[in-house]
Amino acid sequence: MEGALTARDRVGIQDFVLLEETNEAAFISNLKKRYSKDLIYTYIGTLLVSVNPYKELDIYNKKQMDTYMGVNFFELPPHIYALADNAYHTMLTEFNNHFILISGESGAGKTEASKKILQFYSVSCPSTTLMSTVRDKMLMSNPVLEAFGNAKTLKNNNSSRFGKYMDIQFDSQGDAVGGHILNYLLEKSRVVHQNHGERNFHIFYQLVEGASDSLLQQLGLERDCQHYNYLTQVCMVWFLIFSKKTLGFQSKNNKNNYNKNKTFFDTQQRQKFLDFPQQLLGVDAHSLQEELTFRKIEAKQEQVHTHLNHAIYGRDALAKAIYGQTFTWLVHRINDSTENKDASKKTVIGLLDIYGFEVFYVNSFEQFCINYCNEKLQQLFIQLTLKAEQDEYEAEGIEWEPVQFFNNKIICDLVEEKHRGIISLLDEECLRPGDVTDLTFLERLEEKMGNHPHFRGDFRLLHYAGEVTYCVVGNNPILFLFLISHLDQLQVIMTFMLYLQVATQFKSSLLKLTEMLMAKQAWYIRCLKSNESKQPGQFDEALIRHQVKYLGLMEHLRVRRAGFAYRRKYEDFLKSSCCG
Ligand SMILES: Nc1ncnc2c1ncn2[C@@H]1O[C@H](COP(=O)(O)OP(=O)(O)OP(=O)(O)O)[C@@H](O)[C@H]1O
Repeated sequence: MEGALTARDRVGIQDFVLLEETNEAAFISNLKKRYSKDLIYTYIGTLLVSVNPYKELDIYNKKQMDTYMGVNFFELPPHIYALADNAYHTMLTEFNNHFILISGESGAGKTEASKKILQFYSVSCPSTTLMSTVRDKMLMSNPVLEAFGNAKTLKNNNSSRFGKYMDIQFDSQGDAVGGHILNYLLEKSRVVHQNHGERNFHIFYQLVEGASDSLLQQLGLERDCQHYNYLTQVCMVWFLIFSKKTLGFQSKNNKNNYNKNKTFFDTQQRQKFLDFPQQLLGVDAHSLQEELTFRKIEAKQEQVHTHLNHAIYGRDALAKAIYGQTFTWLVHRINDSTENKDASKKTVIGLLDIYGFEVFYVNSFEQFCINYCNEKLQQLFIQLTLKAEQDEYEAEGIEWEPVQFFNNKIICDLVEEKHRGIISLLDEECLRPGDVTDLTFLERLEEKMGNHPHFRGDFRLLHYAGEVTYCVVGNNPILFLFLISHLDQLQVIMTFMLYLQVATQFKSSLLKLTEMLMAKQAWYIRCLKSNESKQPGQFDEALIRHQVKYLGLMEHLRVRRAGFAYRRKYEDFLKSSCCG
């Protein structure tokens, strides 16, 4: 197959394992050399390194797909299709489950990579009419999910603001027969607030720009984003656009459904805005108005005007809740239409495309969860590659010079350890009687974590990928001062309970995810961001070096070079040798 290589393909070294020198400078120089010729893929053994080209490359066409189908991994120049094809064929021969872990920071190219893989399977797997329908649905679900779950951030014009794990189900013939999506932690706060230079979820702008006049009229919307606070931070109505069926808001007087969600309308706009809930959510306008602008003092059976800030807070809470439910509903609908209910045994290839590590000027509770998730995935990578392989050599008494690596378990523990980690501390603080504020939480953090090498004062964490300061005082979620100063006691407790639930639920859903992944055979794509300004042809060496470092690529290379080139699980080897 050497003959299939063009002169261009020969630029640099295609597999870092074959580099003569294994220092960082040689590694980066090889990446740069290849990147300058639009060769964005390079291997470290079977791990694929991908550098974002920020331009369309003619390497994803049908001809390329055909070239890579059924060909041995190392026979052709590195490509994402080679990895996808190998995972698929290994699954078929070993009849086991696989997953492809796509990681990298925000804007590095993870979502694009997962789309390329899906497209490859949609062309390369055998198909019948029924299968094609399932496949079409899976492919078509992507733009819909992106519309509702992606947004422009400073780092990426199309950033995934939720985590997605998609299982593609195959039958024993290798036909793609179904799919299932698990979604994680949608960044709901974006619905009501965006950092400077960022936008709300795409769907809002798409609707205003693209909906027919009659649909806009039906929804009571105008074709101008400037009219909407949640898109421009001036006025609001957005959250009312979804149908009551979607949202699960039902009867007129079912106060429980929206009891704790209050909204504020100024006098002139009030009636206009209150018509929308009536029309779209099926809630009575008057009751909603009461709920939004009055509160009852239970002891005295009095009604008093809600403070403006309470009402705004309630309005935003309602908007976030509605959007969150809509998104969950959407994922369920997609799953209903793509899931294969036939009970015969299937194997799966899972694609994990989860938000990348991020640092913003203001980092909220959601960034905390996102970065914690990235820590967990890095830990999984370390466990499955650097640690497991070295442990195995040691256990089997194979001569081996240990490769040192930074094990981020210490950071995962800092966040999640039972009774001692930050999440436990948050839980405790939420449940503690007495005055609980941002400051008490910060004090507790400093008291308990002050000496930890990855904790700095003021809720600054030294993550594996960099230092992040989380906002505890201001208008973001873990905000105890904000809550105390603006909400009554009951709401404070309710909101604490909410964060308590979110953090703890997120922790357990990540635990489930990692357990699920550990039970599958892993393939890795490490995406690197080539520059901060999203420009084609720019290779920012310092930025790349930083990513190479924190992703542990040099350590992975050292283990790959020193370790056995071909490694297989004993059981799989036995199965294929005896029964093959
Ligand atoms: N293989 C590629 N070919 C061409 N352009 C690409 C490729 N990969 C990424 N890009 C460009 O980079 C942008 C960001 O990529 P992508 O959305 O996949 O990043 P991400 O890692 O998923 O980020 P986030 O974590 O914020 O969701 C894309 O919108 C696209 O313009």
